[in-house]
Amino acid sequence: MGMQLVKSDSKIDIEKHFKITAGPGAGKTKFLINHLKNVLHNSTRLGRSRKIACITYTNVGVETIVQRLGDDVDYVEVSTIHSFLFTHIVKPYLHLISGKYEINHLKVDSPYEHIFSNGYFRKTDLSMKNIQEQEMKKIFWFIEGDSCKLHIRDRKSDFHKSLLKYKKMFWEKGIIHYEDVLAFAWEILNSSTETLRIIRSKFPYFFIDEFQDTNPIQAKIVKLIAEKEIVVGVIGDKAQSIYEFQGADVKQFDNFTLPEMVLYKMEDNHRSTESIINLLNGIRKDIIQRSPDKIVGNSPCIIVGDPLRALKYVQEVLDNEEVTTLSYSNLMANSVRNNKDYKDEQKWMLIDEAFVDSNPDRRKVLISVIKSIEYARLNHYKDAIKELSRHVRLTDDHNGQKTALILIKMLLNEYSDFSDKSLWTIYCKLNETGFFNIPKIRESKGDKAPSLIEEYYKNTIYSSIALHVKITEDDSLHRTIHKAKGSEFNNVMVIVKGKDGHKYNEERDLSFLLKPDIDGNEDHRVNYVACSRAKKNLYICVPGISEKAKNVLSKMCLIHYIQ
Ligand SMILES: Nc1ncnc2c1ncn2[C@@H]1O[C@H](COP(=O)(O)OP(=O)(O)OP(=O)(O)O)[C@@H](O)[C@H]1O
Repeated sequence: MGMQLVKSDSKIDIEKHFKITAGPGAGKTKFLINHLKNVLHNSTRLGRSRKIACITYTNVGVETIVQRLGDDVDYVEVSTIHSFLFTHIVKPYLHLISGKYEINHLKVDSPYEHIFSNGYFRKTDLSMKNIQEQEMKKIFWFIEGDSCKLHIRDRKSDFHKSLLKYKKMFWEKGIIHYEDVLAFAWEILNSSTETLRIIRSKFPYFFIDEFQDTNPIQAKIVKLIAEKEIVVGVIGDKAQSIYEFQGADVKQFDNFTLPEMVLYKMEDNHRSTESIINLLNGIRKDIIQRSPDKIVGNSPCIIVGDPLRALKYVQEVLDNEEVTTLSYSNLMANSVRNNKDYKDEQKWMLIDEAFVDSNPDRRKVLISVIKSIEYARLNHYKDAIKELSRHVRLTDDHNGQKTALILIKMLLNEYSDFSDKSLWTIYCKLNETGFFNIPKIRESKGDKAPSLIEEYYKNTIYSSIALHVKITEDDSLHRTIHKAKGSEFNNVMVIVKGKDGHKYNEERDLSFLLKPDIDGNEDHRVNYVACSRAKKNLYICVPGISEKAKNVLSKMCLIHYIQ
């Protein structure tokens, strides 16, 4: 059956599986809210303990849907996939598989991000098998037959047994990682029909937004649950599939099917002006969007020059209206937010990797303090307090949280005293507070050469290390494209630079405009997502431009040089 055209306020059959394909700004989220309300008001299968499961990709997405549902939220379980699977399957039923995986299930409280452990790695034979430490970031699960196996992305050989040994050392301590949640949920559902029955009876409807970024295991879980009794609806846009590195597969959205599933398509773009939609239509060919509201606006503009100066220029042109910058890399986003330059050759690393100190106790404290300060600067106080309270001496009745808050406020007040100075300044400051147990660095005296660690602390500038703090729920004005998913802004400047550690290369880095390949190139999709966030004004900042590119691009945008 072909695709039926729908709009964001259309009503569809609530008892049939469906898949909706639509481009950016089509009103997918709006449709989802309307559809949830439609099901809530017309279904006879819901009740206090029988809710709709509504899964979206990020916590920001969850908040948006919760807010827009208003009082109806009581009958909808809105959550991210990890949170849903953890709460309803993994946490209550982990004991069913804890023997097989040697998980200390009583100690498991919530899933964590995988932080590489050198100690555990060394206890395995992985290094003997020529696995590099950096590759451990690329561990993923895949389903083989009825069970899940661990794998390393881009490696063909089977390392499952060794990887399992590495992982078990975490599980024994009750630490399970986000990627484990999907695999464990699959194993539980697959081995326990009773659990499947309970999930089906608790959630007769299962809707998933941003389905293009679904992990293959998640898609298998959905298919398994959908075998009977429940109705599944998925919504997505394959051109916005930008999580390949987390296991999402762009083909998966196209290939996902269920018996008698109805296919719908939305062709409008309610978000952007006609000139921005024209640029977007030039990048993708599978859906040609139109502006039903015929919103007129300025032409998109390529700005050639340095990002910080380009931002200043755009702010002036727009009479100091708010301008959001979107960057591919965390490093660029952090640099713009902190008004700092950075060189293309610099590579993104998490602070846990970038901070060099052979003393693990001192290292832990310093990393937490820097993370905490940077979170607090963006008003993420909960995360900041959680990070710092682990290390302060327990002088209050609130697990150190009260003391942590006082210290955070003090450090924020004094930020300008240490942010452009060496790590030595903040190290001394922390020692002076008397709230931390930081192993001392012996300072060299007279002609004696300083130790390597003293040199590191005295020669490394705080702000250069702080750029490596990853802001998990970044809702700031200057963020990465991945963190802008699902959002929209009046004025957007997309910063195009050389990708992670490489110099800018026009043929590669601007090919999303010059020679777009939306199906085959994830970088093109990432930049497409960035451009499609703009409502009124779109700027694309590049370090330079060739005559050839200028000729191609001047048909769709203005070109402006920053002096
Ligand atoms: N029928 C409509 N009439 C007017 N405005 C609409 C309509 N539908 C959606 N919008 C508006 O268009 C914008 C985009 O809608 P929405 O966020 O639902 O799109 P989306 O398809 O989820 O986008 P994306 O995939 O790009 O994140 C929002 O500002 C929304 O309020």
